[in-house]
Amino acid sequence: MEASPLQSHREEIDALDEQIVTLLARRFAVTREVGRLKALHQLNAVDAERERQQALRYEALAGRHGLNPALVAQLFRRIIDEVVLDHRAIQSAMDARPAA
Ligand SMILES: C=C(O[C@@H]1C=C(C(=O)O)C=C[C@H]1O)C(=O)O
Repeated sequence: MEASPLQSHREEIDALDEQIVTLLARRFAVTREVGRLKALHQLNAVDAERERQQALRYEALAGRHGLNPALVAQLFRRIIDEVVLDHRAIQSAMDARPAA
């Protein structure tokens, strides 16, 4: 049977999706480390100033790569919200541990 004309593109899309997920997992591994440090030093889970700087950077990156800035902003908003939840969970887990 003749291969679909879409086949090779779809294989490339699948490979790119895997890279995106791999990078996302690496990002969460780093932010989890930040979460542990924040809990240790009793810092707030949210850093609004850092997020403001990142939002400007995401907009510039979207423009540079010809992407819709609203889409890029939304994707990162969702990711950062999840990171903040993760940081709060790490903080609660540390607070619940009996003092050594
Ligand atoms: C990872 C951090 O914690 C939060 C999550 C951020 C992120 O996922 O990039 C950015 C700012 C913080 O609100 C941080 O402060 O660097």
